[in-house]
Amino acid sequence: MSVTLQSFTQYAPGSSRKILDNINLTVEDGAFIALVGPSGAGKTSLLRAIGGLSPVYEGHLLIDGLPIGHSDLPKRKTGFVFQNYALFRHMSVARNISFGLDVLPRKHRPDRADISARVQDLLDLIQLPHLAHARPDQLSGGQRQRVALARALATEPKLLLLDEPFGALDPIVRRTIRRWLRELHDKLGLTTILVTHDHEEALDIADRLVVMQDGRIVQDADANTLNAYPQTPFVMQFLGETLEFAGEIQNKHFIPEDTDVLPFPVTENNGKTTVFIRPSEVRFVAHKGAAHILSQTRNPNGLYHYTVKTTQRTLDITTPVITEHAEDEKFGLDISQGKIFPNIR
Ligand SMILES: Nc1ncnc2c1ncn2[C@@H]1O[C@H](COP(=O)(O)OP(=O)(O)OP(=O)(O)O)[C@@H](O)[C@H]1O
Repeated sequence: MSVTLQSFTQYAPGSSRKILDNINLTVEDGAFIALVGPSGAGKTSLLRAIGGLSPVYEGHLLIDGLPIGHSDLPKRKTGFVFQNYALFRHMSVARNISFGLDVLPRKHRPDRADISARVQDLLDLIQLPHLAHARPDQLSGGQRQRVALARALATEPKLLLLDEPFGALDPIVRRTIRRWLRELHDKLGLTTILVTHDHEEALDIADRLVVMQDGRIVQDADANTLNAYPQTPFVMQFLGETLEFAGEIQNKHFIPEDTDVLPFPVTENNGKTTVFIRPSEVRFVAHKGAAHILSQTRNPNGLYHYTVKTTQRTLDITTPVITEHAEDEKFGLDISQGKIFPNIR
C-alpha cells in the first residue's frame, strides 16, 4: 500500500500554529521508513495523519494513488501500534490478539480454528507462546507492547504504523524484536512506518529515514546518504557525535579561529563559517601546532578516546583510529574531512 502526502499542512486545534508544515512525502508500497527527530518535531502527528486520523488539514493525502476521500477508510488495511497502546484489560492475551478478527463480519471472518492457529503463530512470533491465557495486568510493559504488535498484525494489514513500539523493551529484546519485525515486514510484503527517537534503531531497521524538525521534513534519505550528505547541521548532529570549529573563509581557504587547527582549501566564498566534523575524522598532524593529548584510553568497545588540549579549548575525540603520538608531543588538528553548510556562521 503506497502513501503520498502533498503540501500537507496541519494546524494545532484552534490555533494558527502549524504542527505539520508543507509535508511532501511518498512511501512506496513495500517500503520500511522511519520518522525520526526530536521531541515535538511532529512525528506522531505525521503518523496519525497517514493513518487517516487527522480530519482537518490542507493539502492532499493519497493512498495507492487515490485521494483519501475516494478510498474506503474503514477498509484500508492499516495496523496501528501507538505509544499508549491500550489492551482490553478484561480479555486474555489471546482474545486481545484475535479481537480484530472476532469482530469481522461473518463472511470475512476466518473460522475459529484458523483464528486460533493465527493467534498461536503470533504468540510464537512475539515470543510469548505460553501467555495466551494471561490477562494484560499480569504482563510487563514490554510484553504488553508485543501483544499490541501482535494484535495489530492479526488482521494481516498492508500498512503498519508504529509509534515507538519498542520503547519499553530492554536493549537486547529490543534488538531481537526489531530484526524480527523487519523480517516480518519483508515476508508479509508490508508497508511500514515507524516513529522512533532512536537513530540507531532507525538506521538498523529502515530503508529510509525521514528526519523531522519543527513540523517539517528536513531530509528524507537512506542511511548512507544521510551520513555522507547531511543537509543541515541538525541532521548531522542527530545521527552522531559532531565537533564544531568556527572560522572564516578567506581566498578559498578555511582559516580556523583555533590556531592549533590547520587551515585547508575550500570551494565556498569569503565569510565567517563553521566546520562540522565527526570526531573520528579529525587527524593529528605532528609538529604543526601546539595541541597535545591530555589523556588517552581504549574503551571496552575497542574505540580510542583522546582528550586533546588546544590553545583555545579541550576536545573529546573518540575514534577507531589509533594515533602514534606520545602524550608530550605537540600537533595540529586536520579537520579537512569536515562539512561546511551554506548560511551557517
Ligand atoms: N492536539 C494537539 N493540540 C495542540 N498541539 C498539539 C496537538 N497534538 C500535537 N501538538 C503539538 O504538535 C507538535 C508535534 O507533536 P508530536 O506529538 O507530533 O511530536 P513528536 O515528534 O511525535 O514528539 P514526541 O517524540 O515527543 O512524541 C508539538 O509541538 C505538540 O505540542
